[in-house]
Amino acid sequence: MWRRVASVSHLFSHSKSTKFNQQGASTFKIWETFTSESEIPTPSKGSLFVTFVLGGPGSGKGTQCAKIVEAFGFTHVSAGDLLRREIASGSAYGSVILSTIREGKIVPSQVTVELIQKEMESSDNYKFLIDGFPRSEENRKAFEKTIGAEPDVVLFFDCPEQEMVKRVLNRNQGRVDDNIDTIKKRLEIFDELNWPVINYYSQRGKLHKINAVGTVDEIFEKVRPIFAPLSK
Ligand SMILES: Nc1ncnc2c1ncn2[C@@H]1O[C@H](COP(=O)(O)OP(=O)(O)O)[C@@H](O)[C@H]1O
Ligand SMILES: O=c1ccn([C@@H]2O[C@H](COP(=O)(O)OP(=O)(O)O)[C@@H](O)[C@H]2O)c(=O)[nH]1
Ligand SMILES: [Mg+2]
Repeated sequence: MWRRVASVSHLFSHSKSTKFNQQGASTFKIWETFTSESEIPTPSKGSLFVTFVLGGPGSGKGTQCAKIVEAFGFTHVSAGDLLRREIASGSAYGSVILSTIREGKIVPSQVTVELIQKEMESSDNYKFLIDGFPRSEENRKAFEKTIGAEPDVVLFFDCPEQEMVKRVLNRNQGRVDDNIDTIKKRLEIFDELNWPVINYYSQRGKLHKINAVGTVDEIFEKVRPIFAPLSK
């Protein structure tokens, strides 16, 4: 079990050498070329499987993650939720995290990666959805260095800005960053820092770009085939 080992990085480096992880990336590359499900072997249970979930604020990452969890049994690790939990817990980093989120900026990688690592270590699962991370190339490199792994799959929910702004302003979860001024800053930061990450995974053949306009169920029907080779 994950929590019984001293460090996740050990497991990641081990898992890198497993049959599944050597085949994982190419398996999903094949999916992009061929649409037949039979082309994809079912990955063996127990090998670590990491999915990064990217997209601008309000693109529907969290909403789709809940559907993926339900259908495919992933553990949902939302970087934003972990940071908000850290603020609520009264941690020493809390006030810095709060002001960073309020300004729509990105929390230092060291803080976020450590929270993600702890969350993964405390889970018995081997399938993880890392939601809203990495938000920058620096985030991406810090994850790789600390955890010692790359994602198997990267989802990118592609949504027009106008739609994202509308959704965020209607989100109604009492978040300090769901106001028009912070949203504008978040969109600027997304354009500047997240696109390089998206392009990086696109070049590596790991990116699955999903049009995020439509009903929640319509969008999930585009997500579902990506995970079809995974059993729950
Ligand atoms: N396909 C959709 N159509 C309309 N509203 C949506 C859709 N998906 C999510 N929402 C709503 O938009 C808001 C933002 O969704 P959320 O999943 O929190 O996005 P993100 O995590 O990318 O910021 C939420 O209020 C959610 O209920
Ligand atoms: O890896 C992360 C994830 C989130 N955040 C901060 O937390 C905010 C909210 O992130 P979340 O993913 O919850 O927002 P969403 O995109 O889902 O609206 C971001 O704007 C950032 O300020 C961050 O700094 N690093
Ligand atoms: Mg979210």
